[in-house]
Amino acid sequence: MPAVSLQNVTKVYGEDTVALEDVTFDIEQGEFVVVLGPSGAGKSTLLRILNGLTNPTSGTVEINDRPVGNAGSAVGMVFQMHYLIESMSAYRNALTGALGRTGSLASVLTLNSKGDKRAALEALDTVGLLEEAEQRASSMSGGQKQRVGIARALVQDPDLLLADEPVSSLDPKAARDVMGYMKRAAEDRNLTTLASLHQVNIAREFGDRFIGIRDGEVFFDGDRDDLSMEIVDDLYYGTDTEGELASDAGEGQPTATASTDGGEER
Ligand SMILES: Nc1ncnc2c1ncn2[C@@H]1O[C@H](COP(=O)(O)OP(=O)(O)OP(=O)(O)O)[C@@H](O)[C@H]1O
Repeated sequence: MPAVSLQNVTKVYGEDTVALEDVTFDIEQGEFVVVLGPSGAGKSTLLRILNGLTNPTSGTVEINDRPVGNAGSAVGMVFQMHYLIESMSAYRNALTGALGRTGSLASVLTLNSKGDKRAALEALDTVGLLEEAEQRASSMSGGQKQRVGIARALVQDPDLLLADEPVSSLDPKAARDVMGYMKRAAEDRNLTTLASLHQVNIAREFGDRFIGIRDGEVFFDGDRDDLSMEIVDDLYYGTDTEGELASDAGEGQPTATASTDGGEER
């Protein structure tokens, strides 16, 4: 059975904004999938559907054979902005990943089980921050904060790890660092991972499989060898449809943009 299965998923916002249209794919256990596509293609919507924040208008989404949102299937999330509690240590922040199990912030601060505490330390070790466990988040670099964000997601012991543009706000070196730790964490734990990225060169370096979304549809699904620069140009610049911006193709990498800030269902 696949770890993740989407069948004919369509998402329409409001009357007629089709964010995803008839999206179908499976992800096997332990696959590290990168989602690529231009701004507004539907990447964030796809991730929001996978973590249960948004319901598809039609179609089915299953994680380990269970509908998304069903008790028992945990989805860990790494955000573009890390959303750490700045005044707390890396360790305390990682421990908040256990919230889903313990129920309240108070219990995280006082009553965590030994298992949760061990999980937080192990997760910090996985992202190379065990020595910094007691350091306040506010005094950490952007890359370190993002690694704490990954540790926090790992503490959830998720069936699926989702990362929504996790390195968009980092410089290329820090971005590679963070992606390296995320990849290693996924490999160590055989954790199925789906990350949306804007930086194609970084995506190529770390992804095992690439799903390109354009205009809400799956435009490409394949491995590194299949992901030619021509396909990347078509994906971002649409050379094979309307032809707009076709002459710009190849002049540079698509760059990071802020996520579409849809207020609904967040
Ligand atoms: N909450 C919402 N309400 C209405 N329309 C929305 C909402 N969220 C997204 N959309 C629309 O759905 C489409 C897909 O948006 P989405 O944010 O999923 O794209 P994206 O590929 O993640 O873009 P970006 O790379 O800029 O974050 C866009 O047309 C967007 O305007």
